[in-house]
Amino acid sequence: MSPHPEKAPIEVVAAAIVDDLAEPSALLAARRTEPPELAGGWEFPGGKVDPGEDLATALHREIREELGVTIAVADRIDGPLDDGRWPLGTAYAMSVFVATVTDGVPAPIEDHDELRWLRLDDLYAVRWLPADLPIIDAFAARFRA
Ligand SMILES: Nc1nc2c([nH]c(=O)n2[C@H]2C[C@H](O)[C@@H](COP(=O)(O)OP(=O)(O)OP(=O)(O)O)O2)c(=O)[nH]1
Repeated sequence: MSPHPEKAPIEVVAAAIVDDLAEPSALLAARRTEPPELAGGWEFPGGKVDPGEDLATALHREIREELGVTIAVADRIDGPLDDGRWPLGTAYAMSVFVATVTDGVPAPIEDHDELRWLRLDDLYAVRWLPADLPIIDAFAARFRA
């Protein structure tokens, strides 16, 4: 065994919520309130996967807690790590799924102080967390064509 085995990253799951799965015209961005070094940055709503929890369960739970809505989850936006995850620095790895709201109206209930629907031709209008920019690039390449 290596004397310095790499620590497994903390698993995060998030939703790229679009207005319409078949013909998306807007993406929901959320502005973080914490911690201070990330506050004010925009992100995909979501959060850490609890021990023993599967990704889908974690995603539905986080979106219900944070935005107060139910979602239908579609496919993943593939990143460069195992299982299509995206690196968030070295400590976290995030799975991002395209989703849409099936019940309720999203509100910034927990962890965010503002939500914004970004039109697909205006995806860079907010200051995304730095690790999210390549994900937005992949999202844009897929949906703006
Ligand atoms: N949810 C989310 N987290 C992101 C994104 N981009 C990014 O760098 N992160 C970082 C911020 C955090 O350090 C980490 C995710 O943790 P989190 O704070 O959202 O998780 P959580 O809701 O379970 O938080 P907590 O209960 O532990 O406070 O990933 C993103 O688009 N969405």
